[in-house]
Amino acid sequence: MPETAADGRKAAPGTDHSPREALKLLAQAAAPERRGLVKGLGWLVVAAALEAIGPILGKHFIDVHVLPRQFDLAAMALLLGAMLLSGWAASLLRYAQLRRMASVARRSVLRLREQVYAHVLAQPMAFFDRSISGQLLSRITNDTDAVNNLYRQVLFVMLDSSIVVLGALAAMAWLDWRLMLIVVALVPASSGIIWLYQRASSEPVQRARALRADLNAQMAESMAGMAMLQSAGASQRFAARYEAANQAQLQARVLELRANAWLLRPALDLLNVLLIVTVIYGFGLREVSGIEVGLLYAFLAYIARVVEPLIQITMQFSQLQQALVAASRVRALLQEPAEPRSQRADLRVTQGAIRFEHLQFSYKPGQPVLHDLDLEVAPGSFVGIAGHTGSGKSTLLALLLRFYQPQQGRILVDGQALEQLPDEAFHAALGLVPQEPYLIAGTVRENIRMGRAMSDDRIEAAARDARAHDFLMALPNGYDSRLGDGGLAVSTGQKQLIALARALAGDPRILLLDEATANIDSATESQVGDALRALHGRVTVIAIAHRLSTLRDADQIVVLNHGRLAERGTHDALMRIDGGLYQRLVQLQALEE
Ligand SMILES: Nc1ncnc2c1ncn2[C@@H]1O[C@H](COP(=O)(O)OP(=O)(O)OP(=O)(O)O)[C@@H](O)[C@H]1O
Repeated sequence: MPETAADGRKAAPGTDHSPREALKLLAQAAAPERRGLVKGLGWLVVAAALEAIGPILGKHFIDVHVLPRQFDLAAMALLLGAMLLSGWAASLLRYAQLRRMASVARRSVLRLREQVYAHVLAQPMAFFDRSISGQLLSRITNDTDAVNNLYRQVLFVMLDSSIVVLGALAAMAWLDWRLMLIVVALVPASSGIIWLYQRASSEPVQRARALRADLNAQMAESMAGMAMLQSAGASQRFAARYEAANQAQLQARVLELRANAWLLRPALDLLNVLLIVTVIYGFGLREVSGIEVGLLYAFLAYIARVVEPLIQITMQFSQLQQALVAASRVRALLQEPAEPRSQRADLRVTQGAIRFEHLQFSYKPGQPVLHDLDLEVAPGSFVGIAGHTGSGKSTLLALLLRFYQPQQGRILVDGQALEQLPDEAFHAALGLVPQEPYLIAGTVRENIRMGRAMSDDRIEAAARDARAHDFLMALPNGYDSRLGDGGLAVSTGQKQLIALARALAGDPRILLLDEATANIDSATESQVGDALRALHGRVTVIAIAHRLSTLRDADQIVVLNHGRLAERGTHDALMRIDGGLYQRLVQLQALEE
């Protein structure tokens, strides 16, 4: 079988930055609110029509009453009143609709962010191997924020402005279509201006954006590696590097704003003047008798209604492009295939028997990490895994945890294919104490419970089993002490005991320990050993340990060497293999100690 990516599935689709992708994302996120949007758009059209009526009424006022000196007060008051009313009504209507659209956008982005986060959580581990966590974070927070911008741009600026322009053009056509055509003919000049502006501003815009991402990445990197950074005395160097990037970003922003101020605004104002001059000139060409000041007034009023929205659209152009790119990135992320869910809801783990059959796995094609591995683990037994660094021990657990799919061979649990177990049954059956225990910001109790439905008694029993109870009771607030970010700091060994309690609280059939005793003292280690012995016969335990004393009681110890099964047997049996790998590992450790 040809080797593919580590998860055995096709690589992620390339990021397609086409605006179509971005618009699809918008449509998708706003789909539940389609009715509200359509209604809003309908009312925006009405508002534009009301707004377009104003200059027509004004024209009537001038041409029928003011110029011929026909001072019919009642009719004039009616006209003025209608002008004011239509203006007010248009403004109120637009305001209400834009507010409606803003809340549609807010809700859509909220939904989108939840969807993206849930989708990321459902990704196979191979996805996280090839993703940079800072970038992922930025997809979920910054890019979805940018999508909010996109809604604003598309809904408010583009749609609203286009509706206003169309309304003004329609009114002009109704008044005099030839003059309207003159105006329309000049509108492409604005495209030229946009083009010029883009050329001048796109480089600084891109640079500012890249530098901002760089600033975020620098920040995340230094937070994660703070201990290293301070111990290496690199704080000042990092601060200087950050300052340099910050300054460069500011300069790029200034350039962008300058292009805006020096090029875009004056050019659009010039266009405005050009339009007015052309229309006045167009009046001269008309074969009409008498002065039509009202018509001229109406046209000038409409030109403002055409040019202003165009200015709005162009001013937002660079932001629009950024938002489009962000949205298409979010969409690409959403298109990453999620971990497939099993359809076999009937499967359960009852015994905890495990069989690895001809297991072959590589993270990268052509670099196998596990070779044709066969192993049988009896239910309720204790299996230790030993081997030098990089021999594939954690990888074996990762496959059992379904983080990755083997390229060849299979894993059976109680005779059932591992990948076919439904998620709930799989998670209920497996407990893991990872190499680097992870605490959530919350109380000890919450850390052990991890959102599962279980009583306080159960939590305490699990903590006792994990030999964590005594030190937890010694904390200022016992089980209610806060841990994690902003809470109490506990040692790595104590974290491991909490992680063990967390795993045991779920009452698993299979317990996986990845260097769970690496950071605890010998006294506690022997207590944890007692805890593991107590599980014997009930829970299948697979433990990776560099500290081989942890494995002394194991029913069998599996020694891996460069991803191959090198030796297998009890501690005593393995110690009897003269010059054997396990024997050497034990001797080396004895020497170290
Ligand atoms: N996520 C990954 N992506 C690519 N290669 C990986 C990944 N994780 C591990 N490897 C590689 O696979 C090999 C086996 O690593 P693994 O972590 O399974 O070894 P280990 O025996 O658990 O080592 P240690 O005792 O140091 O924890 C190593 O060569 C390692 O570089």
